Amino acid sequence: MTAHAIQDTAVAVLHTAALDLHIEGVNLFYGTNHVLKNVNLDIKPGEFFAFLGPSGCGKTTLLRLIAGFNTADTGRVRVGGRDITDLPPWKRDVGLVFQSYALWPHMSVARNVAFGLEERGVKRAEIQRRVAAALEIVGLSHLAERRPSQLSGGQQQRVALARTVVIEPKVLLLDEPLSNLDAKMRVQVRRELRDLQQRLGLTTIFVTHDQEEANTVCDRIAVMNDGVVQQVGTPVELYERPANLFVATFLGTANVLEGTVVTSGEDRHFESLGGLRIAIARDAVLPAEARLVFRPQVAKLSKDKPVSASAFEGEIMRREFLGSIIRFGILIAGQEITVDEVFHPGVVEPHEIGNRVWVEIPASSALWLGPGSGA
Ligand SMILES: Nc1ncnc2c1ncn2[C@@H]1O[C@H](COP(=O)(O)OP(=O)(O)OP(=O)(O)O)[C@@H](O)[C@H]1O
Repeated sequence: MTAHAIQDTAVAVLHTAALDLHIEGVNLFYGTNHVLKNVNLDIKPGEFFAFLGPSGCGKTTLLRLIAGFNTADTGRVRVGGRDITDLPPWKRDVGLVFQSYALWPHMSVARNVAFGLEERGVKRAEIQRRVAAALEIVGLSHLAERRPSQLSGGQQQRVALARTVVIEPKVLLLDEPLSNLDAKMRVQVRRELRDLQQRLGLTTIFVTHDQEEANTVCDRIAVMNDGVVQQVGTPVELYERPANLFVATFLGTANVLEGTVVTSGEDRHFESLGGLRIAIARDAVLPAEARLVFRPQVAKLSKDKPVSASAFEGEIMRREFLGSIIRFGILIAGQEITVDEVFHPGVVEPHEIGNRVWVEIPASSALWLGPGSGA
């Protein structure tokens, strides 16, 4: 049998379900601090969903609220049509994997995984069957007798996961599960997580402040800031059509030019505060006070002046080698514009710090956001 076939047999031992999860009108205060502000989310059955946002935006508070460790001042939480708002944590059938893993140091891996089942009074033979299956799923059967201190960080993380899935939760909640791992391990473990989630088919919520992690692992993301869900979408939707400036700048790098849309006779253009004039289509529906937002890869860099009327001369202030791309910071009309160029190995890169260059800003690939579109 292949490794995947063995794991599929193990998955069949654990009873998992794919349920929808709804959060409706949730507000939560810590004293006078309004931490969650009218949160509404519809998470689909079997979806891998992320809460993404900067430190302190309320991600963990919302996750713990679903688990039953926090109480909302208003609002409801429903899983598979069942209202769990008023249930204590142990009656919710929700599995929470903590950032710290919280493994018992004096117990073997197998005992750590069995612990929750023993607490629930599950019969011995059933415990053995389910622990064996859970360890098989996370690929740790051969380390069942080790202590947590004898495992790598990635292995400890897998024990924490096995310990949670063994109780057959209806929803899996992961609180920054990769933050204790080094960069290389994080990439490997996040792939394993995605694979495991797909096999189990469990509705899963992943809390992270790392957009790359959310983008690579999750089906959809709720971007949060200051207790407010800013936007919900797939990684590509959020990147291509951010609802506001916060989402545009939190997911990837974005250049933002503030300015005004000017129409005079046949001519219509955007004039930035720094004085850059960019031609725009006459029929484009835009607010008078606008923000032009564009990604570093849509701007074009050249040594010589291009024919485009939306090209501007500036000086290279910054040059960062990022592997597949080189990222330039170019000072134009008092503002640094970020431009990415693909790095071609073996080809001499023509642009150096201090050089004068031209940057073409294609208005057709830019996003337009209104003045009240978030900080
Ligand atoms: N037990 C508590 N009592 C009072 N305030 C709290 C408590 N827990 C969290 N907070 C506050 O609530 C806000 C949200 O915290 P939360 O931990 O949910 O943020 P987070 O987005 O998960 O941040 P991080 O990524 O740093 O974990 C913060 O301002 C935090 O200081």
